[in-house]
Amino acid sequence: MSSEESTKTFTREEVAKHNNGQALWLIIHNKVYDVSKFMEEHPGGEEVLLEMAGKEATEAFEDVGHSTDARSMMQNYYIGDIVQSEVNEMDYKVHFFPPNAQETNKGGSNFSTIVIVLIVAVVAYTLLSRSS
Ligand code: HEM
Repeated sequence: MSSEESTKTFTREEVAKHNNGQALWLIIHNKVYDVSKFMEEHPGGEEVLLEMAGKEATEAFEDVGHSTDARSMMQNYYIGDIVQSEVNEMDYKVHFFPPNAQETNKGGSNFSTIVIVLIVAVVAYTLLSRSS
């Protein structure tokens, strides 16, 4: 029943076998897309897809700055995920780290605010105690 159970997984080697005009698979963000039927309709042309056929195409895909339309279109060609042991962790970090980074940053700026307030308090105290 759950979507996780029905999600297929592929090794990078399996994906690599689909690297031609008949069967063209791509790996984008650790997900596998079968664009065999989409190739001819691709606004960017079939050559660029053929170049990345059977391979990791995340960088090439992101470099183009595909629209949100293109991103929702991708879902029609999604056939499964890369097996957990071959997931590109860097990719995961690039896309999931920023929210955490923001939180850390927030914490960081709170901390520096406290430090600044403490320094000002110490300076003020020193000045006040000298003048009396
Ligand atoms: C399932 C995968 C893909 C889908 C659904 C897709 C879809 C699209 C769409 C809808 C456009 C029109 C512009 C836009 O809406 O952003 C486009 C343009 C383009 N795509 Fe893709 N694309 C895919 C994969 C790729 C990959 C892997 C590459 C690179 C190897 C690529 C290279 C390009 C290029 C060069 C353009 C032309 C950009 C321009 O003329 O400004 N695409 N793609």
